[in-house]
Amino acid sequence: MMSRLVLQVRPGSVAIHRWCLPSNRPSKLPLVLFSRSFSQQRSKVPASQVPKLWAQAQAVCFDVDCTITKQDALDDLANFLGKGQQVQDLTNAAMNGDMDLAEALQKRLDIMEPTVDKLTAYVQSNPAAPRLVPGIQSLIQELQARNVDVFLISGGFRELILPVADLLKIPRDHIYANRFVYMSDDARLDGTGTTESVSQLIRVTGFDPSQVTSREGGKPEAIRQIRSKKPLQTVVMIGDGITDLEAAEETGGADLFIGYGGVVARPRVQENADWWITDYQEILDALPRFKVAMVGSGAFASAVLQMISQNARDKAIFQDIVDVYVYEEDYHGAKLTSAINQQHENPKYLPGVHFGDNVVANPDLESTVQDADLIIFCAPHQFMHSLCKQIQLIGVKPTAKAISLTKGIHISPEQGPQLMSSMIHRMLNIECSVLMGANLAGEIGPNGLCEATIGSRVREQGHVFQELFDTDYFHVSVIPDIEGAEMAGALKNVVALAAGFADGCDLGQNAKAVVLRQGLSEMRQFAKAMYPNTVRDETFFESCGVADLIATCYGGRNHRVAQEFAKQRGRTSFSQLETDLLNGQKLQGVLTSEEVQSVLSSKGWQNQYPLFSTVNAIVRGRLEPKDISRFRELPGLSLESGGEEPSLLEKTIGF
Ligand SMILES: NC(=O)C1=CN([C@@H]2O[C@H](COP(=O)(O)OP(=O)(O)OC[C@H]3O[C@@H](n4cnc5c(N)ncnc54)[C@H](O)[C@@H]3O)[C@@H](O)[C@H]2O)C=CC1
Ligand SMILES: O=C(CO)COP(=O)(O)O
Repeated sequence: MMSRLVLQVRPGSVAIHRWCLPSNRPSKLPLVLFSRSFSQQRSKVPASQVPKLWAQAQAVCFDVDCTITKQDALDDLANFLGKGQQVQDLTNAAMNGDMDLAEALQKRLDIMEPTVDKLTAYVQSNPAAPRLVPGIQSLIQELQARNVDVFLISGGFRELILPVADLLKIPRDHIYANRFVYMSDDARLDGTGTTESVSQLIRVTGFDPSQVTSREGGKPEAIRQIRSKKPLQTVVMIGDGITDLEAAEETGGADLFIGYGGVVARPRVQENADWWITDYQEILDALPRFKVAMVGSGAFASAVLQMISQNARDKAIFQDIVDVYVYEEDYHGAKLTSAINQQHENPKYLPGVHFGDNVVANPDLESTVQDADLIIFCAPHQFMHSLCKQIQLIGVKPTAKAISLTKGIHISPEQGPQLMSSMIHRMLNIECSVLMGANLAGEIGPNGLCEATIGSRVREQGHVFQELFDTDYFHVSVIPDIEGAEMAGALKNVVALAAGFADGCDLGQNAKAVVLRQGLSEMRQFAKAMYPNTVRDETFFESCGVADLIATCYGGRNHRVAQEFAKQRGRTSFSQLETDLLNGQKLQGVLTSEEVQSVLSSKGWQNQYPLFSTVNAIVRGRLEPKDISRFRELPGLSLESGGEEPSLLEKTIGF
């Protein structure tokens, strides 16, 4: 126990094993009186650039003492030990730049020399929450919600900072701070009969000089280290002291320095700060708020507006108003957009489900998307190419980010098969994530339990969209496998047709389970064949995989229409059934079956996908719905013969 405490000293640091022997202390840096003249060295960031740099910060580094907490922790500890005034004078000398940092640090520790039990008592009697300065917690939460990395760079001590970092949910590897060096009283520890505990016999005698923050230039060095781990274009330093200002002084340091004078206002810091504040609300208000727009207003689009409108209103990261492009149509003698704006629900596609009055339906695509920062695509996939073409002409913000909720693939005569996310990326030149999952529109709401999966190549982007969709009744997780998630979302609609045929022909639950199992297997196989380098097996165990398959095969529109098709033995066409049963909502599975089959045919893979191929033969009228039970007989089934009619796909895209 004794030796473990002493061994908290990190490798490279100097451990002292006896106290009161000055010659054994860590070697001190030269005793130069350190008085910097920053006004001569530093050219400030032009005022016009300051808000822009703040808005685009990718990492924000905070000093801790008097910046995040109301007191300097060492001063506070000194007060606790009854040595307040002596220590405070040295702290001020260092913070004002009048004394070498390492020297001031050592002098303060020399005065205090706290034992471990005193240190522990101090930490326990000073919980983190009351020590925070006003507004800091909200500011850090808002930065984290925007996926800005938050770091602590402090000349204070790690042991005193950890409770604050934990409260603010700052990971421990984002802390750059000093470490104590402990020394045991060997004589008394070795002796017999002492009544003192070990923690009373081990005390702090110095600091670990290998920590960057223990020396001059340590803060810019910490920022250089942060940058070396992850490329960051804009790093901001916030603090109250000269050493914080110094962090923006050197090459590779911070790009912007915000001086905080809410606890102590140091004239030299104030004079040289790019932005001087005394209240965090000022920079909180200046954080960017994303403008959200949605393209699409059918059943699912209307369902997700419940979560989006709530989050846009509740979270400062988003602007309140959510603009929604509505494909205009007449609704009971009026325009659907007017009905939506009056009733705050979509009375045609999802009646009875209310969203916030901060949702504004707009029949004009241009004004809906042109200023948006976050664009949600949720239109049936057959309309997506033409919508993207229109948006391409309008143009979107180059910094806009998109997410596609659309389930389907697009077959382009030039580009071949494409996921919606790649089509959006290619046509609009913006990054596009996807949200897929077991999300039957009519069941989503505050009384439900629902999950979804965001696939995102860019982690930060995925998390911003997670903030937009996630609620206590709609749980969203983020994965990097965008292709796997999107492929699963599109392909399960084909399997849902097979499940509908099985139910329509009363094949029973065992047979339906066979269809689902085979379907899931072909979904994964096809996705991996198309995207061998990125699709992961585990994606199929997420909400976007097996869960969506189950929900759709039991309660979805594709299943319902296919079941009816089978009951009528294929005598009524899918398009007629869609019109009769779905009140304007659109099926995705039939067209997707055609799209998938065109890929299978072009690659000669039909027999490797017996369920997909059998579904397509039924869709085309070359087999009967009951033949779904014979999918194992492929390649014996004659799928390509008969049916001289052009396929739906041929009709749709003019092949
Ligand atoms: N409904 C659901 O439960 C779920 C649907 N999805 C997916 O979301 C996507 C959108 O589906 P929903 O929101 O349910 O739509 P929907 O099928 O309920 O509604 C059809 C929509 O298409 C629009 N529309 C009709 N003709 C158009 C045209 N020529 N151009 C542009 N838009 C036109 C209609 O105005 C309407 O908004 C689909 O890919 C679907 O697979 C995903 C999860 C659940
Ligand atoms: O995707 C869906 C559920 O997640 C809805 O499927 P349907 O389009 O078949 O209704």
